[in-house]
Amino acid sequence: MGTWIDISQPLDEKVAVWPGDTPFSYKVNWSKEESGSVNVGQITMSIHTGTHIDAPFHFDNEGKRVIELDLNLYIGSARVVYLPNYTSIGVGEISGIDLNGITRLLIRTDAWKDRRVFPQTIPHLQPALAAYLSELGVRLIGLDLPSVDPLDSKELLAHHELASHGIHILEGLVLDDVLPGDYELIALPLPLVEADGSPVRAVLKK
Ligand SMILES: Nc1ccccc1C(=O)C[C@H](N)C(=O)O
Ligand SMILES: [Zn+2]
Ligand SMILES: [Zn+2]
Repeated sequence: MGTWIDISQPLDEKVAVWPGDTPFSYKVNWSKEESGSVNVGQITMSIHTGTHIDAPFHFDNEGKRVIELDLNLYIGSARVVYLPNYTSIGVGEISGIDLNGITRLLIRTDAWKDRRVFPQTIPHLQPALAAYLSELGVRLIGLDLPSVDPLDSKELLAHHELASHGIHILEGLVLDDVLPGDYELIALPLPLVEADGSPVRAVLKK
C-alpha cells in the first residue's frame, strides 16, 4: 500500500496513433559526440497520442487552452469503476454504481485490447451522461480509450456535453490491472500555453 502505480502508455514508435495523425518519434537530435557534452533529444507527436488530456480548445475554437485549466482537477481522489462489455456507456449503465461525492471518475472498460493497434470501434459515452455526472459533482472523467465519442464522430457530442457541464477529459489510460475502488490520482498536463491538450503521466495510489 502507498506506492504509486503507472497508468500511462509508454511513448515510443509503437504507440497507437489516431489514423492519419502525426506518428510519434523521439530522436537524439544533437549527439554527445556532436555537442561535445550531452545527448539532446527531440520528440514529435500528436497531442492526442497515448495518455493525454483534452483541453476544450480541441473541439471548440473559443474553448480553454491547456494553460488555462485548473490543475486541481488533475490531482486528488478518484474512483475507478469497471464497465466491460458495453457498446456505449450512459446513465443506465452507470446508475448501479455509487458515485456520491466523486470528483474524478475513471472508467475501466478493457475494450481496447491491443493498445499497440488503434481500435476499430470503442464503447462511447452517451452525451446525456454529462448532465448526470455533473449533478453528482464529477469534474474529471478518464477512460482506457482513445476518445469519449465514437471514433467516426464529427460532432463529438460527448466531448461538447462534458465540457459544457464542466467535466474535463482524460483519455488513453492503462487500467488493465486496476481494481474498482478509491485512489489518489495525479495526471498533470504540461504547461503548454496554446495547446488543445497535453500528454500526461498518470499515476494512481490506493
Ligand atoms: N487526433 C485526432 C485526429 C483527427 C481527428 C480526431 C482526432 C482526435 O484525437 C479526436 C479524439 N476524439 C480525441 O479527442 O482524442
Ligand atoms: Zn484527445
Ligand atoms: Zn477526446
